[in-house]
Amino acid sequence: MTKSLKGIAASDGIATAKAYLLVQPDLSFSQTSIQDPEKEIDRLHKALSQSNDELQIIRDKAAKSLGEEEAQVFDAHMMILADPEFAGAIENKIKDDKINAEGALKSVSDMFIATFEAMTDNAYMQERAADIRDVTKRILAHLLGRVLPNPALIDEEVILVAHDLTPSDTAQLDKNFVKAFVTDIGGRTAHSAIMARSLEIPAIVGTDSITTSVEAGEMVTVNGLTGEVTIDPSEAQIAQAQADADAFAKQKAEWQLLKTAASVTADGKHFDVAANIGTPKDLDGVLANGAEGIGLYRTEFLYMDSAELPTEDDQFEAYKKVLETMNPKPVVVRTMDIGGDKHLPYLPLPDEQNPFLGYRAIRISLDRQDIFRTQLRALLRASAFGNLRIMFPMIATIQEFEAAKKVFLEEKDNLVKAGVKVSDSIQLGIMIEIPAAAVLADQFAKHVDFFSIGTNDLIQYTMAADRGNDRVSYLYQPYNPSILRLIKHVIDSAHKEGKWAGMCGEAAGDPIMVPLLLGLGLDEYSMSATSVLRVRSLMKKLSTADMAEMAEKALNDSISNDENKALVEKYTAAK
Ligand SMILES: C=C(OP(=O)(O)O)C(=O)O
Ligand SMILES: [Mg+2]
Repeated sequence: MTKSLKGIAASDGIATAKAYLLVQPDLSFSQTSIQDPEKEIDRLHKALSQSNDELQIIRDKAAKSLGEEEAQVFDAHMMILADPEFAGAIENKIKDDKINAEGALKSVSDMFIATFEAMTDNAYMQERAADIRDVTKRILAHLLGRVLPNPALIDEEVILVAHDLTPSDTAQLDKNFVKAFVTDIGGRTAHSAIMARSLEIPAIVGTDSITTSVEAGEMVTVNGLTGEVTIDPSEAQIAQAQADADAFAKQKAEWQLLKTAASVTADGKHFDVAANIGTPKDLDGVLANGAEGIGLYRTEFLYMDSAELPTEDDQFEAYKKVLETMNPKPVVVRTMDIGGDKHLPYLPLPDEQNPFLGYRAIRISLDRQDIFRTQLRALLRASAFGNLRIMFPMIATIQEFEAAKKVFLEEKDNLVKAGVKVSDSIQLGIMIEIPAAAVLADQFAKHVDFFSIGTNDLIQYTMAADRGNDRVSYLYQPYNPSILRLIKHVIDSAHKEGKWAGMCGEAAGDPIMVPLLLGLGLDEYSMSATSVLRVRSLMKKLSTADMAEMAEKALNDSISNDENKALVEKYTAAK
């Protein structure tokens, strides 16, 4: 029977296909005493061999779609399966303690994980703990006769349905098969939603109950423009979805005509419309959409895509590729922003009550200077190949910026002394995403070369509303006068010191926010590459004088997010 659900529209586009449920099965079990150890050992070997067969398929697929290097993590998993010490220890546990294979597996794997995690001075061995955890899950699923879902094994067109998707799940999606995804939880600015937009996969998040509303294999229609999901749609609904998809494609074709145009308002003012990227692979989308630079390169994905800390040379190659491709257009590279919802399996972080308020981004970089210096050296070496700007994430105090700058200058000095060619005109800026930095922007502006406002975090910290939590998404209010006043203060403070202010949070590509930002005088707008042409088309229709008048009202007369949304709609209605 046809059912409808409404969620948060997270990535544009419309698709209809069968549901693929990416839902983790229940892997709970009881440890029981057994009489016949040989029978349990047989079960164990069968599960080991099934796991190996499955990993072989996943590995081959990963090598094809993601590359040989990414596939190597699965080699590590297969090596654990083949390790006689691991299997032998489980066999002995079964024999000695007379317990079932599940219990023995868990106890041996817990022991290995604890041993590896305790090797705090050996990052390589610490990484193995994550591998053992993964492999154990797979063996356990086979012992229990459960199927672990695996997006890498999808070989037909599907709508992926999940409770939530991590950024690394999203990175692995093959857009030839995954036509859209829908999740129970999440927000528009969570990283999986941001990545969906750069991959151009329609997405709806925060439906609350998609995983319990749809059966595997049922047809689903997803409208990423409106946030509507239809389960088991009628023929007429499928036809309507197709018509909507055609209209959207036509609209995109019109925007495409602006690909080589500059971003100019109706009164002839030019603004930079740039793109956000996560990896050099995203450059295709940047070029296809005619962005005027990269306003945010989220380098943490380089770390997340790798099975271990990327070397200086690996990083140098990635940065050089981006800088050379974009040259002479500017590229703002943000140093590693790990923590919050972005994890590295090989860099175990302490469990924290509030990871978004915890050990992350520049806080890790200043603490783990070995990692930070490697990244800065790679960036400095790459600076000779293009127009590099470096930006530090999650800066809360001027002291943090000065400490980061000092490390940068030391590494620069070392390289220059060693005869390495580095650019002398690298601008150093900061993300403004913590309210403390926004409030103190007038002081910060004396120290930095530029600001880039990270509204994704700035809104969540100002409103105290988790950006990924749909229960509080009503408080996630980009147009709230409190947010607009902070943004205005940041822009004015930059201009007073002759610096520039940009925005790389998702609000920079939001059609309601852009008119307000034009009115506030923001210089640079950086967004998912897929939003660039829409924003360019919008700017063409607006005059900065009108928008300044409107922004004045939004800052001083309106008292709510909704009032400001209505105000922008009124001012831009005829456009
Ligand atoms: C651009 C931002 O950074 P991220 O989304 O990576 O946290 C932001 O916070 O707005
Ligand atoms: Mg941020």
